Amino acid sequence: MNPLEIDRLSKTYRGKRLAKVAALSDLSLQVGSGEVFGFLGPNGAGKSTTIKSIMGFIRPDAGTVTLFGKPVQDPASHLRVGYLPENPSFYDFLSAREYLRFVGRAFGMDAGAIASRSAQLLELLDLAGAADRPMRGYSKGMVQRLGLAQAMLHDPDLYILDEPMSGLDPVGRSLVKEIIRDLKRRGKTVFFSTHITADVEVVCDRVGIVVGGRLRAIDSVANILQSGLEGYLLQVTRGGAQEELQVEKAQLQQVLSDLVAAGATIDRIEPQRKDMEAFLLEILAHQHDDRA
Ligand SMILES: Nc1ncnc2c1ncn2[C@@H]1O[C@H](COP(=O)(O)OP(=O)(O)OP(=O)(O)O)[C@@H](O)[C@H]1O
Repeated sequence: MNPLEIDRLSKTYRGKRLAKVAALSDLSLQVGSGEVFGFLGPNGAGKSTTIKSIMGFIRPDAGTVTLFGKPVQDPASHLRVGYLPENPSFYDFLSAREYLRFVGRAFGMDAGAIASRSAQLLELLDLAGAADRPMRGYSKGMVQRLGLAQAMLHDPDLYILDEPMSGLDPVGRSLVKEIIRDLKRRGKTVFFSTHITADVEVVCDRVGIVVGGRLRAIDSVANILQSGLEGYLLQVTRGGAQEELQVEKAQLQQVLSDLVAAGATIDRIEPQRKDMEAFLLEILAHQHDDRA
């Protein structure tokens, strides 16, 4: 049973003067147990609408979402889910510790478990020093980190994170990436939305690319990066001098054996590949071609 299954989801909003905005069209995907899945797309692609449908906050026009086999309309389907909203905002007269106590109670945790788990997460997310101050004095990054702490509090099996790295400085971003990697090591499943391609490259097993409410590509990150391999840059020493050679993908074996036969030393072989950003930009360019 997959932690998350989205089947043929469609959603249309009414925009200005009741004009229809097709936010999602026939979107399907599954996320397997223990997977880190990146939901990548530009602004307005439909990422938050998908996440709100997963959380049961909006009702799609068509399609279904199930969490661990249960439809999202069933409140019990969310018990094993940790959710981080886009731009979290909390009761700002509470302190972080008080807020976590409130969240823990909502999940039915006992007081001892809430206290020890809160202390551990406040430390992990670098909030221990501010834990007993009202949240109204928190920076954007602190609120975002508290958002992740509240999502982790009840140790859920599935994480639904809407732009978890947003509003964070480089230290915060790297902390959140490390936390996601650690969740994976512990067998948890993570689904997160982003428009930052580099974040997908470094933490995700698979990626789904959404543009204009449609899923345009879905594949493992390794496959995408491998298929983007264009050639190699070789650094060699020949006749006492170092030089760089550009080699096509199919020629590598031949060039290497010729170089070795000629007595050259191979100092470095660097794969040259299109990255995730190039892959996304190609999809976006095709999307514009389709519209033209
Ligand atoms: N409540 C709403 N009423 C009308 N249109 C909406 C509403 N919410 C979203 N939309 C539109 O639906 C489309 C998808 O929006 P959505 O917020 O899901 O995209 P997103 O990928 O999360 O974008 P971003 O990265 O900017 O947060 C956009 O065209 C958006 O303007």
